[in-house]
Amino acid sequence: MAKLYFYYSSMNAGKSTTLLQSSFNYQERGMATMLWTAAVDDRFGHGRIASRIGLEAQAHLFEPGVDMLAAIAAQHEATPLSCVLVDEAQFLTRDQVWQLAAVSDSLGIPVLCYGLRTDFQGELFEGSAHLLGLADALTEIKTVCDCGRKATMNLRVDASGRAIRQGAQTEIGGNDRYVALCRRHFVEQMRG
Ligand SMILES: Nc1ncnc2c1ncn2[C@@H]1O[C@H](COP(=O)(O)OP(=O)(O)O)[C@@H](O)[C@H]1O
Ligand SMILES: Cc1cn([C@H]2C[C@H](O)[C@@H](COP(=O)(O)O)O2)c(=O)[nH]c1=O
Ligand SMILES: [Zn+2]
Repeated sequence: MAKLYFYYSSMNAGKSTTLLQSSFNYQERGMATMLWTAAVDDRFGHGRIASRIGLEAQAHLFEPGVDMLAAIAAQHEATPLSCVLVDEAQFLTRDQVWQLAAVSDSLGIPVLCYGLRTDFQGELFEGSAHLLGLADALTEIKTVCDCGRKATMNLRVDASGRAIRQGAQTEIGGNDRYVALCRRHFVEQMRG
């Protein structure tokens, strides 16, 4: 039975790297994959997934309103797919997470989603909340805080490295805007 997987972590833990490696493993065996990333996250060019260790790939773009089940079904008709891989899965809508569940249940294609669990205020993203609820398998990808503990939180910072406590949930950026921290150090920074 094909499953829906959610690999979650804080930023810079290696989600994109793991996704690209998994896709490569399928393709090496002559099996087709379909990659997706969020249209809103254009740090590496529209529709590109990039990792810190230099791997890169082109991906289809999702945004609210995109029917991912229909798009994947159409692609599967043309070229049978062995796996669907979704980066920046925190930006999926609730409907899209249900569509991806249907891709695994009705089309029989495994779906591997990679994303943040929580935002800069420690709140779940819409996509992550529904993946945590629906996925068949949940796997944490781990990275470390400066103190050596597991970094589970994402602190948003300004140009001087000071914590930003209020703002919109979506704010695209990398090391210039976010630092992955353990919960203890995240709370310290948020209290000021
Ligand atoms: N060419 C590059 N040089 C430096 N950093 C990069 C480059 N490409 C991507 N990155 C960084 O690597 C991150 C993605 O890599 P990855 O290690 O898989 O972590 P994540 O868990 O954030 O996906 C990007 O968010 C970006 O910060
Ligand atoms: C914590 C947080 C992150 N984001 C954005 C910032 C990045 O563009 C992505 C995550 O990238 P990753 O390195 O591939 O994990 O999400 C955001 O919009 N709001 C937040 O609170
Ligand atoms: Zn710490």
